[in-house]
Amino acid sequence: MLEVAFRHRFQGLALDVAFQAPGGVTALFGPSGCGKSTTINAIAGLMRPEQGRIALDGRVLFDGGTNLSPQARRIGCVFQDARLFPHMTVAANLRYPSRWRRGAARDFDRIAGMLALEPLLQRRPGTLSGGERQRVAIGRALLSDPALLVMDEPLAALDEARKAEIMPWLERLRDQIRLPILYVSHSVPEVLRLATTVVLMQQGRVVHSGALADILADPQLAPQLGAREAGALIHATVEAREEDGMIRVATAGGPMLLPGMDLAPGQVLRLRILAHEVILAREAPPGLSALNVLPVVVTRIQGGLVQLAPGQGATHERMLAQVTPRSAKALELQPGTPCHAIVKSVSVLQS
Ligand SMILES: Nc1ncnc2c1ncn2[C@@H]1O[C@H](COP(=O)(O)OP(=O)(O)OP(=O)(O)O)[C@@H](O)[C@H]1O
Repeated sequence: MLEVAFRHRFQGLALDVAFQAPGGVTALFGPSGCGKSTTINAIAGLMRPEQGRIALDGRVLFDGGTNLSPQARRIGCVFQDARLFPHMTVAANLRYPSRWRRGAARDFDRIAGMLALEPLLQRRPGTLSGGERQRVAIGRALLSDPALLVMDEPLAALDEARKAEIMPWLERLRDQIRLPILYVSHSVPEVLRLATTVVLMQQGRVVHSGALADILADPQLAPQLGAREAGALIHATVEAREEDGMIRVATAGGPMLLPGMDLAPGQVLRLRILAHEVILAREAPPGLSALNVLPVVVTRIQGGLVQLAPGQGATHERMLAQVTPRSAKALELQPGTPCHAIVKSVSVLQS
């Protein structure tokens, strides 16, 4: 667990940042200039805040009396530009952190293997593609034997093809290494794909932090991730393949059908259902081409977004539907109203 609380004043911006990051990937998200990089730098020991306390797994990194050096903090950093040493081979870059962390060298083969770096070991950074350079930077950060990995816009300098190439490696870090990751990004698709926790920042302050799924299904907070992104992230378990090839999954709202994919029974999925892909009806609609109609109960209504609990409401999962004020009035929607959510499309994220 990373605990962060600090204040710092720059000309033009007073930062007052406080949040906690549990395990998994915590995304720091907010508009340009809100203080994300400054926060990362304070955590990594690259700048000294005027006051505060920063602790990692109960170990104080910074407070009134302590200010550990960046090396002593056990934080691996990956920045937008890979910041590799150009005169050293990839292998020498990767071995660099073992100069100050003796335990690091023994993981060399495992991490080089995991990031598929073996074919690059004798090359110099100048001869690598942007994506390869970032993979080396990730490997080097991991070989410093970190207790936390901090990534500041690690994909921002890459084109779409290179981003797509790196993304599965980041998912692997999250799922296999189980190292907590603090991830700064402007990109909503990256946050949706990687984050488990989101810290929303604005003008030097944390306006909210919590589970990604809760933020996406919160009518007040979801628009901060972008109006088109509001919607649910609900869990589903694969049950069976139907005769026509469709996949039947179980959700808190009952069974749903997904287009045929290579999925095994028992596999847990995250389903993304965007608010503008959901239509509400008070009665179960007959003769409809949509495959997925779920019973739901209205839990909140705010700013054209209706929050819904799937099923009879006895679940903590939430969905959102985009509804015009006129429709909300015509349907007489209010908290507790049972209705039916007609889901026009669903996308499947990895579990
Ligand atoms: N060393 C510094 N001296 C003075 N002002 C600074 C310094 N570092 C950052 N700032 C100011 O603090 C504010 C926050 O900067 P920061 O780089 O942390 O924002 P950010 O959220 O990471 O932005 P971006 O997404 O554009 O990278 C900015 O207004 C910046 O000008």
